[in-house]
Amino acid sequence: MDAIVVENLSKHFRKAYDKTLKGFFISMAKREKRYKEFIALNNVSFTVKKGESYAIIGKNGAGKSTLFKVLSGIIYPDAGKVQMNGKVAPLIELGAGLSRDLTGAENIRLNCAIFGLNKKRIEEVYPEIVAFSELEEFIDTPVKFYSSGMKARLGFSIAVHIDADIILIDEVLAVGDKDFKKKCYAKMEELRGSDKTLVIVSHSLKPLRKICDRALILERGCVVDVGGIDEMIDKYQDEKKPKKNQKGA
Ligand SMILES: Nc1ncnc2c1ncn2[C@@H]1O[C@H](COP(=O)(O)OP(=O)(O)OP(=O)(O)O)[C@@H](O)[C@H]1O
Repeated sequence: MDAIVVENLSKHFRKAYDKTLKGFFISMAKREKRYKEFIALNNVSFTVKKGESYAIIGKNGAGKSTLFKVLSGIIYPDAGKVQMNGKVAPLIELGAGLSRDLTGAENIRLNCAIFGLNKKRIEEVYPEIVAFSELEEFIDTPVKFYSSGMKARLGFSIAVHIDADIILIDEVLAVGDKDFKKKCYAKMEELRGSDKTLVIVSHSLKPLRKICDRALILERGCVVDVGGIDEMIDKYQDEKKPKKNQKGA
């Protein structure tokens, strides 16, 4: 069964040439367009099977975060179809989904409730979330006083404990400390063997080899290839290597 089905997805943005007031009046006077159309996702199609761990890899600006935002319903595509078969826990921006003025404890309970967990289930997972995040000391502190690493800890712990069917993780571990990252990677490896579906965006390719089954390479908004994780990482790394000058070689 497919957990995620994406068909012919496209998304464009408008990029302003000149955002200054002066630029605005000049382009008005010249009757010029003040923006150019930019295609962030171009006819993207792929499927992720239930229980699969799937990586999206690509250079900066390839469209990975835009794709995740569409998958989690934060932004709408211009064209195409997205089918998410199950409850989705998106961990796509540091601090997103956390209320700054609420404490860590309040945020855990609020997120669990929003996600549809009942009171009994919340009380069951609450200590697991706190223990995994290792934030016991700061759990009654408002999140606005958390460091980025602490927000990543809380966000990750909530996402993997709230009984989601599909977990989307976008590079949020980049800010975590080494030990916590290791622990998160181990947790994701554990999820690989479960019926949860994991989709992860990361520039740290080494851990992906252990965590993921398959990968999709995205380049300038287009799907370049989809295949087994090792094959795709090798291919991506090969393409990133500077090509030797053929002349005189
Ligand atoms: N709201 C927006 N308005 C205009 N352009 C945008 C917007 N969001 C993203 N873009 C552009 O779309 C392109 C893809 O961005 P995206 O953040 O999806 O890339 P990415 O692959 O996640 O990059 P990175 O690895 O650096 O995080 C970029 O050129 C970006 O500037």
